[in-house]
Order: sequence, then structure tokens, then C-alpha cells
Amino acid sequence: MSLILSRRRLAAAVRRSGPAALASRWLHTPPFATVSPQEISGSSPAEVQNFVQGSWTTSGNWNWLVDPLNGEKFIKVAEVQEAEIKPFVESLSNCPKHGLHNPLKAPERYLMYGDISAKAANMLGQPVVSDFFAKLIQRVSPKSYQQALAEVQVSQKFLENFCGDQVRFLARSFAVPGNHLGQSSNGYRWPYGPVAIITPFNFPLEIPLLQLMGALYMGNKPVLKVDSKVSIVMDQMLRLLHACGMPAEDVDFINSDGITMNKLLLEANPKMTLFTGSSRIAEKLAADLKGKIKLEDAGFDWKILGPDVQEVDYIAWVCDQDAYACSGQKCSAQSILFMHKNWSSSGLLDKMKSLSERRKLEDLTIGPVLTVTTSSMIEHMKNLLKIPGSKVLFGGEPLENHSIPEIYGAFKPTAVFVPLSEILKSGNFELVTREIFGPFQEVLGRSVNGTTYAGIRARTTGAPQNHWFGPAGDPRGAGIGTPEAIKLVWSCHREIIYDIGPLPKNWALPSAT
Ligand SMILES: NC(=O)c1ccc[n+]([C@@H]2O[C@H](COP(=O)([O-])OP(=O)(O)OC[C@H]3O[C@@H](n4cnc5c(N)ncnc54)[C@H](O)[C@@H]3O)[C@@H](O)[C@H]2O)c1
Repeated sequence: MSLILSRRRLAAAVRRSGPAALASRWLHTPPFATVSPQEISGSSPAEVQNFVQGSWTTSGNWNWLVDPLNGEKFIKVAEVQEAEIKPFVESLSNCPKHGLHNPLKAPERYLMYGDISAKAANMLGQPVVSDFFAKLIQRVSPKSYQQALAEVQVSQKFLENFCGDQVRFLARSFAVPGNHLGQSSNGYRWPYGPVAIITPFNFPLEIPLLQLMGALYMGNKPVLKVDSKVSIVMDQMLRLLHACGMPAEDVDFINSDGITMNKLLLEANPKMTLFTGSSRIAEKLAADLKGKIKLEDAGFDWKILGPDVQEVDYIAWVCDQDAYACSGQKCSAQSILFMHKNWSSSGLLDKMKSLSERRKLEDLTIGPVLTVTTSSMIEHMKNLLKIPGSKVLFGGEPLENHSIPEIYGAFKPTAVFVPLSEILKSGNFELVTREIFGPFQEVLGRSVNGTTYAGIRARTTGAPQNHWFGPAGDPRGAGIGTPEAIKLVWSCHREIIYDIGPLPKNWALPSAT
């Protein structure tokens, strides 16, 4: 059974099934929720609010979002304007720089967050709740039900990982014996206090939730800003967390445009900002915030197939998933495939073509691209095709028979072949390695460089809660998911040297040194 129906078909189904079925659908909406994913439509729009100083608030301005599948205005977001940021600035400045808790202050809060995580993991694990979030994700960041559900399941496992004592174990300290009796040096994981989290549209639940919980576990007070296109998901998740006992004052949640958020950061001066998004904004914020930032920015991910040809069917399937699942809008999506010439006669490219052709809009295995328009993908492709020897292997055309609004992209899964000798020429390299955050990859003839996913089952898209996921080689690089990521991003090292005596027997005043 197809798990996602087009809005029009859904609306028709609701009309056919009448109010009794409607009531039963609401019965299947979790108690904390204020929306029902299937019911959101032009005639029954949903509302996204802000949360500050312990209360839900609206703003003077509603930003209307259009349904990525049919262009209908279906969600209104209370976007905070520049003149309205004061409560958020005040709320953040109420948090001391030593945090809401730390190893020497309010340690019971580590246990409280262990309990909140246990309850939230339990709630999110209930089929009604995971289905609710998967369907809500699908409405705003269209991807297949399996991909949306996987995002919920990763989030649920992450919460399970930090139940019980696991939060306090994150703040484990160590001691080194000192030089004399009564002296020892102790290393602590210290919070930053007031912090900010900014996240993009492509993982509406997983990225903001994992970073938010990491920040809270270590004792910080975050203000969270998720891309407004998808922030309805975290609006609902915060309601779940409140229902699981999260103190209302611990997190603020703001909807705004980038300019307003930038202003808030400059005025509220958070001690640390975690930014996940494009490299352009990452570099701007790094300068504006004078380096008080950690980054997970744009990805241009490559896969290399070396000379040993094997498991062609499996590799074709992994390539298809890596390049085109979520319509290529995973930060780890395969952007380039370097293929050793031994693969040319293996049938790999034909298999990839057939797999890409299985993808269809009806089940969102291919769907709207939220930040790149169809015309800019076509333009990029035309520029690539000017490179001698390059050719479209498959795709290369807009999707057909759809009602995706023009502000979004609608493009068939596409692969363009570019000869390696050409890519190395100056001028071509920048063009070929431009990130197109959509279902687009370039296939090159020979292998050149490495990737960190290795082996016959290697994939580029894999960021479950049990892997560190993040960049390397940049001192500002952040991570997500694991205890190491949480400790690195959300706490700093603080050393306290205890030197409590006693003084040596017969101590006498030494001469000046
Ligand atoms: N490395 C990772 O883990 C990772 C994960 C997901 C996405 N990404 C990257 O994110 C990009 C796609 O996301 P996008 O297009 O939404 O990114 P984006 O940089 O346009 O937006 C990201 C967030 O920043 C906010 N923002 C924009 N300008 C701002 C400003 N001046 N001050 C403060 N906040 C501002 C946006 O409202 C949004 O919430 C891709 O490049 C992708 O590779 C990276």
C-alpha cells in the first residue's frame, strides 16, 4: 500500500469518509500535538508558534508557507520581526555563563534529563507517535515514508542512548594526582551557558532534536531556530518534550528569517552557536560571531569505485540511494561518482539508470527540491554539457504531471558524465564540484581521491545516532549523534586544581625568587 497519497486525493478521501473518519483520525493524533499531518491544507491551515520565557507566543507577522506538492498556502508561521526580538535576548541573557547545571551546580539536572530522554524515547517509539512525526516531516520536507520514518527512528534511538545515568556520564570528569598531598588537578566538561542552534530544512526532526538535546544535557540554555519551511516539526517536538517533563524555561524556540536571527545573535551574544547549513552563511556567521561558533556546513560528497569490480547490483542500489533518496537533499548525498574504467563494461551505469527510473512522485521517492529551482538545475546541467566529452547519462529533464510550485525544483534523478581529464582543467573544477542540493550527480571516468566511508558496502549517506557525523580538518567543525560529538560541541574543558594542604611541616619563608 502506498503510504503517502497526494493532498488532492487525501482531501477527496476525507470528503468521502465524512466527519466520523475525521474524528477517528484525530483520535490517532498524539495528545501533545496541536496539528494532524493529514488534515493540514489550504482550507485548514496549521499554525507554528514561538516559545520564549516559558510560553508559546505568536508575532505581528504570519509567514505563509505553500504546500511543496500543490502550491496551496497550508501553514502559517509566526515569524518574529527585528523589532520583536527583545524577549529572546532577555531570556538568553538570564542564563549565567556557567550554565543551568554543571558538575558543581545542580547535578540533579543531569538525572532529570536522563528521565526526560527515557520518557521521550518511549513516547516517540509508540507507533502512533512515530507515524505522526514521519507524516508531518513528509508534508514539509517531502521524502518517502521510509526515509521520513528513518529520521524519526534515529531520533528515538538517540533518546534511548541517553536514558538513565547516560547524561551524567557525558559530564564525566577526571583527576590527575598533584605534586604534593592535598593537590590534584581535575578536568571537567563545562557548559557554555546561553547558546544558539540554527538548523536547515532537510532533516526537520533529527538535526535540531539531536543538537538541542546535546546542548541541554551538558547544561546549556539554547535558543533554537529551525528553517521556517519545516519548523512545524520541532514546534510539535517541543510540545512532546514539555509533556515529558522538560522545564519550560530551558529552551526558547524562534521562527524568523536569517537577517532577524543574525541580529538576535549579535544582540544576545550566545557563548556558542551551532550552525548547520550552507557554507556561505556559515562563513558569514563565523566572522560576525568572532569565531564563537561550530559548523556543519555544505557537503560535496564523492564516492570512488576502484579497479576491483564486484557486487554490481548492490553497488548500483547504494549509489541510487546515496544520490537520489530524499531527492538528493541529504548533506551527505553522493554528488560525484569516480569510476575506474574497469567498471565501464560491468553494466553499473545501466543498472543505476533503471533504479533511478523506479523513483516516482506518488510515493515521494523523488519529489520537490526545496532550495534549488528546476531552471537553475537545467542551467547547471547545460554548463556541464559545454565541457568536451560530457553527456547526460540519464534524467536531465523536469518531472512531469505534477503541481509542485515554481519556487521549488522538480527534476528527474540525473547523472552527467564528465571526463576526468576535463575536470582537472582550470575553470571546470569549480563548476563540476558545485553543490547542487537536489537529485543531481556527475560521474567521472577514473578515480582520484579518498572518502571516509570505505569498503564494498560503503555509502555516503549514513548519519545514524551511532556514528559521529561531521566534517574534519576544520577547527570549527562540529559533530552530531555520539557522546563524543555532544561533548565536543556542547561543552568545553575546565580544569580545577584543588590544593587544600596541609602545608609542609617546618615551612619557612623562602628567599625571593
Ligand atoms: N554538514 C551537515 O551536517 C549538513 C546537514 C544538513 C544540511 N547541510 C547543508 O545545508 C545546506 C542546505 O540548507 P539551507 O539551504 O537551508 O542552508 P542555509 O544556510 O540557507 O540555511 C540554514 C539555516 O540558517 C538560517 N540562516 C540563514 N541566514 C542566516 C543568518 N544570516 N543568520 C542566522 N541564520 C541564518 C536559515 O534560516 C536556516 O535556518 C546545504 O548546503 C547542505 O549541504 C549540511
